[in-house]
This record gives sequence, C-alpha cells and structure tokens, in this order.
Amino acid sequence: MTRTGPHRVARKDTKRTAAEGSVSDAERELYGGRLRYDMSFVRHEGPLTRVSFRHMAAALPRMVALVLRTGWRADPRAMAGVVTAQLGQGATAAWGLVAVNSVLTDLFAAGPTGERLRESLPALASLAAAAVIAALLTAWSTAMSGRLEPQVERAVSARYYRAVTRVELEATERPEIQRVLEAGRFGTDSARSMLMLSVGVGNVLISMVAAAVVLASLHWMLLPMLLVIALPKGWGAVSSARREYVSKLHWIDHRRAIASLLGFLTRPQAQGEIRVHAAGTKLLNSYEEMAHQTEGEQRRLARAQASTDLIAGGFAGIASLACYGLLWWLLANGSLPLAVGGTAVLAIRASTARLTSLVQQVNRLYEELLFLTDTEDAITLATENAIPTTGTPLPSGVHQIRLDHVSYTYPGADSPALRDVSLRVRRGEVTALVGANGSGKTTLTKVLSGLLLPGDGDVWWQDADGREQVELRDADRADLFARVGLLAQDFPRWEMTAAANVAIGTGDRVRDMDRVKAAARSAGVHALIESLRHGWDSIVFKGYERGVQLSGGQWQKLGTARSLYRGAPFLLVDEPTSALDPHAEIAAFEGLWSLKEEGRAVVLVTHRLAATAHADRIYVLDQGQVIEEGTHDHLMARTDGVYRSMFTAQAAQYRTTSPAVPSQPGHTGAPDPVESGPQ
Ligand SMILES: Nc1ncnc2c1ncn2[C@@H]1O[C@H](COP(=O)(O)OP(=O)(O)OP(=O)(O)O)[C@@H](O)[C@H]1O
Repeated sequence: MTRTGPHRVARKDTKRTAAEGSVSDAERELYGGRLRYDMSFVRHEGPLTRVSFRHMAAALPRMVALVLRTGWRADPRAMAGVVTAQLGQGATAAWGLVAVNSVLTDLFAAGPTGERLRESLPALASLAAAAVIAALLTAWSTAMSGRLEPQVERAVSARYYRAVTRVELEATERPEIQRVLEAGRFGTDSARSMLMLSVGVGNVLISMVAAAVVLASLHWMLLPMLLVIALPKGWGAVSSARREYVSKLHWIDHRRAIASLLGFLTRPQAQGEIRVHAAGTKLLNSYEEMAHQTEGEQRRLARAQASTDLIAGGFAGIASLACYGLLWWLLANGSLPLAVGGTAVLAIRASTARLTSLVQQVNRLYEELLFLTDTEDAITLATENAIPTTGTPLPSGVHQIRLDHVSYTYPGADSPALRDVSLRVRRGEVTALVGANGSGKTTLTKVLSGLLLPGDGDVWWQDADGREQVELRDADRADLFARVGLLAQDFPRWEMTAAANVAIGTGDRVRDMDRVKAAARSAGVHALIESLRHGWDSIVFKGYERGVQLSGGQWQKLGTARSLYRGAPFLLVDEPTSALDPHAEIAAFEGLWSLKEEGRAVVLVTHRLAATAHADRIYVLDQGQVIEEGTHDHLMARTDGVYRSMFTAQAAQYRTTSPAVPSQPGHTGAPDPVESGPQ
C-alpha cells in the first residue's frame, strides 16, 4: 500500500479510510507503514468485509456439510449424539410453544378462574416436561460436543502438520506454495470453532423454524409478521458484525506492531542494546505513540458502531410497532383468538432475541470456514508436493554417492547455486567442501542428503563397484534418509531436555541412554551435561524449570552428538566447529576422523582449512562450480590455485612474529603455508 499524505494523521480528517488513519508515525518509522504478514490469509479481509447475509446463508450448507464430515470422521458416535440432541431441542421448542398455546387457551376460556386453572394443569405439566427434556438435551449436547471438539481439532491439525512436514524442500522454497502452506496453519483450530458455532446456529435455527411452523399453523399472518421483525434485526446484526470485523482487522495490524515492539523489550538478546544504545527509550516512546493512535481509532469505531446500532434499532422498532399493530387489529376484529395472540407475542420475542446471536454466529462461522478452507487447500497442495512414499530401495551395501553434472537453481533465483557439479563421496573417506561464502557448499550437502532434487544431472547411490545403483529421483527417500546424518549450519535447538536433544536424531525410536552418552562423549559435551544439577533431564533453554543456558559452542557439541547418535553411514556436517575453542575444535575434527576409520563417509563443509589438510579429497567450489579437486598436497602444488591462495591467506594470520600484510593484492606473502598453518 502506498501513502502520499502527511505523516502526522489529522484526527478530523474523516474522509480518510480507517486503514490509512490507523498508521502512526512510529509505525512508519519502525516498520515503514502497517506491519502486515506476507500471507494469504490477508486475502480474506476483502470477502469478509463485503459479505452479505444472503452470501453467508448460501454458504451455510457447505459449512454444515464440512463440519458434519469432519466430526463424523473424528467420532461418529459423538457426532450422531450432537445432531440428535439438536433435532430433539428443536422438537421440544415446538412442543413448548404448543403447550404455551394450550395453557393460554385454557386460561382465556370462559368460566370460573379456579376451573380454568384446573383445566390448564395438563398443558402446564406438558410445558414443564418440555422444559425438562430441553434441559436434558442441552446437557447431552454439551457433553457430546465437548467430547467431539478436541478430537476434531486434533484430526485437522494432525492432517495438516503431517502433510506439510512431508513436502519436498524445494516446494517449500517457492513463495506461492510457502504462502498457502503457512496460511493453512491459521485454520487448524477453525474446525473446532466451527463445530461449536454450528451447534449454536443449529440450535437457534431449529427452534426458530419450530416457532415459525407453530405460528403458521395457528394463523398464516403470523409467519410474515415474524419475518418483518426479523429482517431489520438481521440487517442490523450483519452490519454490526461486519463493522466489528473491520475494527478487528485494523486492530490486528496495531496489535501485531505493538506486540512485536514490546516483545523486544524483554527479549534476552536485545537487553544489551536496549540499555547501552538506548534502544529501550526509543521503543517505549514509539509504543506510547502507537497506543495513543490506537485509542483514537477505537473511539472512531465506537462512534460509528453506535450510529449503526441506532439505525438498526430504529428500523427494528418501527417493524415491531407495525407488527404489533397488525396483531392488535387481528385480535380486535376477532380473526385471532386472544390465546393465539399471546403465543405469537412470546414466539416473536423469543425468535427476534435469538436472531442477533444467530447472525453473529453465522458471521463467525463463515469467517472460520474461510480459514478452514485455507487449511484444506494447504493439505491438498502439500499432498501434491509431498516426498513420494514409494521408490526403489537403495542397494544394501551402499558405498558411495556419485554426482554427475548436477545443476540446481533455487526457485525464483536468477542464477544456479550449483552448475555442472560432478563428484564422489565414499565411505571410509573424509570429503571436504570448501569455497567462498555463497559458493554452493550448503546447497551441495542438501543434494547429497536427498533433500533437494537437482534440476539437471544425476545423483547415484551406488555399491562399491558401481554395479548396483539407484538414482535419487527414483529412490525410496525414507530408505535414503535413513542412511544420512546431518549437522546443518543452523541446526535446530530444541527447547527440550539435553537427552531429548541428542536422541531426537533417531525420530521416534526408543531412546538408548548408553548410546546418547557415548555420542555426547564423542562430541565432547558429556562431562558438561553430567555436571548439571539435573543432568540429562536439564532443559537446555533458560526460562524453564530445570532450564540451563548453553553457550554457542556447547550447543554445537550437542548438535554434533545428535548427528553421531544417529549412527548413519553418510554424515554431512556443515561448519561443525565454527563456535568451538581451539582445543575443542581439534577434538571435534579428531572425532570426525575416527568415523572415517569406522567406515563411514564424512562430508565436511568448513572454512577451517587446517582441518581439510587431512581430508581424503577436497572439492573447491566457486559460484556453484567445482573449480579444483584433489588432496591437500595436490592442491597446494598448484601455484595459481584458489585453494592454495585461501589456505595461504588463513595460515598467514597465525604468524606471530610478523603480521600478515599482503605485499600485493591477492598475494599474502606467506613463505611456507603448510608450516605456518594452524596446527
Ligand atoms: N533458500 C535459498 N533460496 C534462494 N537462494 C539460496 C537459498 N539458499 C542459498 N541460496 C543461494 O545459493 C547460493 C549458494 O548458497 P549456499 O548456502 O549453498 O552457499 P555456501 O557456500 O554454503 O555459503 P556459506 O559459506 O556462506 O555458508 C548463494 O548465492 C545463496 O544466496
């Protein structure tokens, strides 16, 4: 949205839309305008603000069908119970009205009062029975829907999350898919709300239909009368609901901006700058301004709301007056018995009171329907883009991965991240990937691990002599993933116990604490965890009971332990030592080297070239291409080589006698890079 008006919002400028007027200077300064999510649920703003009662009513069958289907799938008995209770409540409402009519007929009949009261006793008993049965049915409906709602929510959430976690990684990189998948998250609890609202709507609708049927059977004129009163009430309720919704929408942007801003004030990572850079003062002042702006917006909305209510109430009053006039005329000229008139008044009053709640609930039902539709769309899209669950199993003795002329371009990227890459990763070897930032190393590990499928070229998983082989696209991906251990640069830090953080490396397999401890020992983090007051049960996040704060390096060791615990034959580690101290780093590399001795394949992405000196094979990447390959000695022998130049530059930093000052650009002047390199 572009804005050309002055920054300060003039309060009296009533011609401005609510959206434009609700942006404060602070929001413009900190967020460049309204703080909006880049998600497709925002597309519901239009439909929801324009929607008419007719439109919503037309969507009602679809909503009901969706709720019934979801409920039936989750718990057929509870669903049947809810529907039966609802129908029963409608029937008792009709029965109650008929009983009221009988009571009034008996009371208004000719004869002595005592006799008339006695005459009305059976009808009164019937009325009481209807009330008791209605109460029982309400209780039953409450119990059944209470049992059903969480099941419905779980069913939809599980379907959604199962689907989105199976999507091909590349598909999640495409903005158009990512948006749909993300938007689906907001509808997972809509099924539950829809069920709750449907019960409410069903209840009101059935009792209103029952009232209409009873009234029509008493006198045909009573039905149009009910409708005439209902219409202005309905119009008023739709307008109020829509206004309320628009107000909520404008609040959402404000609330989001304010919450984001206040969140920083207490976020641990921001505490230093909040104090030292006075960022806290800036944020607090901005908060004051934004909150002030919001209050003004709220006042404006409240005034508009009051006007709408006044108009709706006025029309409803006029309609009621006309209807009661008509009723009076019917009673006066004897077309309607007095008792029927009394029943009509009671039915009309009860129905119109319910109407407002009906409209509000249908409005919310419609809103939830849109969100639930998003979830269903996300599930469909996720299923279409899912990693196949079938495929050719890998050869039992997989020994190597061979890449033949592999290229890969990220969706939306202008240039490929990998171009024509051919290489081999063998078990019993350490393969190092080196290169400048952005040269494609991480992307390559994603292709090697089967997370990304190349656009061109093949990735073969082969046995030792290459006779048995399966190409990545044909492979059973679950089988393939089972052979891979990953330590990504940005590996997840689960807010769980230390033990869970290691053992989560094997999914839902039963945790083996001996192996957890062995992996931690190899990663150099065992002693630290054992020394904690709650040991392996410590939650490795501060702020929880038993919570502890780990340093960056300690986390990296825990991440390494996780990938080791997996025990996979192909281990891909991306910058595993970037946060480690020198001794820990040496120990970590020694650990990786011992894995090679165990017959595993280690793919090491690192900028620490001292470590790559011992790798069996080094691939140097530049702008997605392999530009050099070989052993350390081989690469160092190339006088004009990129590897040699990088190694030399790094080694020069370790010379303590004279600092590394290149005599000319691109040349470090290091006399003997191998001897002066980090050890
Ligand atoms: N998810 C992504 N979407 C689009 N482009 C990406 C994505 N991830 C990486 N790239 C681009 O692909 C190229 C290679 O990135 P990659 O992360 O593989 O490099 P790298 O060699 O691992 O870098 P570094 O040493 O900084 O970790 C870069 O130009 C990067 O901008």
